[in-house]
Amino acid sequence: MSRTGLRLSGVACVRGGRLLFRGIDLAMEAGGSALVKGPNGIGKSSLIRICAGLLRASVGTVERHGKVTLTDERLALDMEQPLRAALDFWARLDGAGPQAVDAAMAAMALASLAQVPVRMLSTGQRKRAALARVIASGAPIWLLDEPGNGLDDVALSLLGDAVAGHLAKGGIVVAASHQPLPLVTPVVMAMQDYLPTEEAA
Ligand SMILES: Nc1ncnc2c1ncn2[C@@H]1O[C@H](COP(=O)(O)OP(=O)(O)OP(=O)(O)O)[C@@H](O)[C@H]1O
Repeated sequence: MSRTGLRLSGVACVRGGRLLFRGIDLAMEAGGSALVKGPNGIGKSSLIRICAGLLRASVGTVERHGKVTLTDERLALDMEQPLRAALDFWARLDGAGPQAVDAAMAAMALASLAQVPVRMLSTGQRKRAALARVIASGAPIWLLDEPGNGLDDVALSLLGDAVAGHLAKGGIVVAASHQPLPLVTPVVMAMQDYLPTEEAA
């Protein structure tokens, strides 16, 4: 992960003809984490998608060094497959081996659910499964959109441990959340600070 990096310079985002935010600078290197905060609809998910390369910045530049993995409200796991098989599918695409899936399932306390079809998992179990997919991917840059949604306190603590472990190995984490998350000393970006001038408080 020696060259891992994520750098946003002067990023602005227009959606539906409306300027959501502007002037975002973010320079993350190995071991760096950022928490993007703000109320519903302010543009957190849009920023995460810009970081992922799924949405173009209207102004500014985005540089990524290292593979990116993203989790958001979409589960991205085959509902008909048992959990283990669904995670193995993604791990193969990501070039990760079965040991990475073992470790990710253990990290999210999912081992006992390995043979349960994804469609039968509870809301929190699905969220843990989505996070296990991220962990198993081996990608150095984790983009987590509302990773705490649906998680109980124990699962939130597992998320915090997984993020801390990833950062300790030289990964990068950018998480967007409307709720506090147990992330290790993140850079905190309040989206209210990047509103267009006429909307700023
Ligand atoms: N495809 C789209 N076309 C036009 N406008 C969009 C599109 N997607 C999102 N928006 C608008 O962009 C704004 C920001 O949406 P975004 O999902 O980034 O906010 P958010 O801060 O993540 O919200 P939440 O906390 O509710 O998830 C919203 O006003 C939303 O309606």
